[in-house]
Amino acid sequence: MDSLYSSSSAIISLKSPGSDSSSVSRNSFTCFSGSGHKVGSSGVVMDRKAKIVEGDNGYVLEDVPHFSDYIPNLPTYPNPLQDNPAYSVVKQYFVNMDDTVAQKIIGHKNSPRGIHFRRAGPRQRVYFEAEDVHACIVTCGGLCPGLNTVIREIVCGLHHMYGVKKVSGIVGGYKGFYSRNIIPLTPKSVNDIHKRGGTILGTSRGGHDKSKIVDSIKDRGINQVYIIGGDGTQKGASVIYEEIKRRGLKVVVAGIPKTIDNDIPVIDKSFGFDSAVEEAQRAINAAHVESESFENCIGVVKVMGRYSGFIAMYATLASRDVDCCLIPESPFYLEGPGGLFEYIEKRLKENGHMVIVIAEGAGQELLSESISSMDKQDASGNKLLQDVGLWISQKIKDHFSKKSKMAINLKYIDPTYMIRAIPSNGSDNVYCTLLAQSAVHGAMAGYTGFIVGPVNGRHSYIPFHRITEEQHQVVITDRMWARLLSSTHQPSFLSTKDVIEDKRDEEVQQEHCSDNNLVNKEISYTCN
Ligand SMILES: Nc1ncnc2c1ncn2[C@@H]1O[C@H](COP(=O)(O)OP(=O)(O)OP(=O)(O)O)[C@@H](O)[C@H]1O
Ligand SMILES: O=P(O)(O)OC[C@H]1O[C@](O)(CO)[C@@H](O)[C@@H]1O
Ligand SMILES: [Mg+2]
Repeated sequence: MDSLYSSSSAIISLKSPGSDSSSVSRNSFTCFSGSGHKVGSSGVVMDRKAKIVEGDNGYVLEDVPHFSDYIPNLPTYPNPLQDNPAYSVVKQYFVNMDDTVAQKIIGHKNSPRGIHFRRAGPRQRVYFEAEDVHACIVTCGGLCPGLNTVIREIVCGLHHMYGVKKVSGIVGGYKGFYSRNIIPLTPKSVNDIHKRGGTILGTSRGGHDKSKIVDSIKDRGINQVYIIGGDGTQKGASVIYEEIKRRGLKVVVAGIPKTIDNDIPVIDKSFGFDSAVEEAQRAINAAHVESESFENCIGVVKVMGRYSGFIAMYATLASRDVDCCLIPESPFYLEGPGGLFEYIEKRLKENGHMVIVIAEGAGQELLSESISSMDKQDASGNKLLQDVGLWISQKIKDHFSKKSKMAINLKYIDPTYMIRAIPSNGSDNVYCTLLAQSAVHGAMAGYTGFIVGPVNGRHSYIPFHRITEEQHQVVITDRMWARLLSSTHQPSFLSTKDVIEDKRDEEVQQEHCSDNNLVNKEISYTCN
């Protein structure tokens, strides 16, 4: 606990309200004071999405909403943690109101201080009395190791730290708000759920009906909503927050980002990711053992990663048995010089076996060339992908049986749901606890419309729009991908493909030129 909330170089204090910070208007419609809670003074500017505080030397705080932004004169209460014997030993347990966390911690002498987020943690004063709180928890989207741990720690955190007794579970995702009965959650009922995979509440895709959900929240007297889910879920949470604010309700909406794909931006890493990478090792090991045992054998492992190949990349880096890792961010091609088939042939000749790890979203453009595109979506509107693992396995088999004289063996392993359905490992459990507790502290302090997550190791409150507007992806020009390329020795595909494409473009242009010269010599092209 100490390290979570203790000060560090990445945490910087805001200038006090009404200080000389410059006030910049970006589509602004409401101004708040430097503390972010009082309407009317300069220093903080809120546009339709962002609540921005600007300070000296390029300091920017991307703040999160607070009840007092839209409900005036709310009473506050001393934080009951001040009397909690477990926490009384902690020096400076309460977070300074103005502590913020820097998004970028590498700077230069003259570089601006840049974007900051509000530091998560317990505040001296809270906006709820324990007996008035009715909290609820919902899980949406796909499964992820650690969901149950987050549920457990929200229930226990509310109960043990703030004395909150009334916590309900929403069953089956967003649609559960209006189509199912809620279930009571107590420290006793959630006591050992962290040892189980999945979510005890159930989950779903689709079914986000803003009005019905907010009606249900209001009718049930719920005033803290904890929403655990991925990018789609947090978009839905943001819509719920806006509707709650429009209706002027004193209801917190707090998001806990969940994605096994690790595709949420801004935060360091999403929970369950480490567990998933660890579990993926088991499949890769199996592929390695199989491939080593047969002549010219290729082990192919497909892992999750719709748009981001983090699981594939980290599992590959961790394993050291992988010869080729294919991810959505790095286009590849099969035939010709520098292509995958050429590399496989070379590797088999050198080593007699090889392991390929492929993320489910890799090579989708190649698949749609050879299989007519289904263009189907799931209930949330996510594109349903074709099975790249089966496709690539078939392509490799076809190539070696028809075009190459080399006889090969191929073992295809698809551990997709096995990786996702496990309980979280030890380090993810601790991480889930910190996420849950940070969310509880933020809610009790009256912050709303935020997601919680570590930024450079410090837990922070981040506005929804920062994580719903972009996607975290592997940057193939970064060092991590270079490390992978140097560990697998696979081709980078990119450069050769570019060369081929450039060549093709040149040829087309040449053809174009000569055709036109023949047909109509009056039209002049630049043919270099
Ligand atoms: N733009 C949106 N507005 C409102 N609700 C949304 C939006 N996008 C998704 N949702 C809702 O959020 C829930 C979860 O979305 P989705 O199925 O895309 O999973 P996710 O949260 O992105 O998690 P995963 O990482 O498993 O994909 C669904 O109930 C869906 O209806
Ligand atoms: O089969 P489901 O449950 O829709 O989930 C599959 C999707 O979930 C994810 O793991 C994201 O949670 C994606 O990688 C994957 O495409
Ligand atoms: Mg998603």
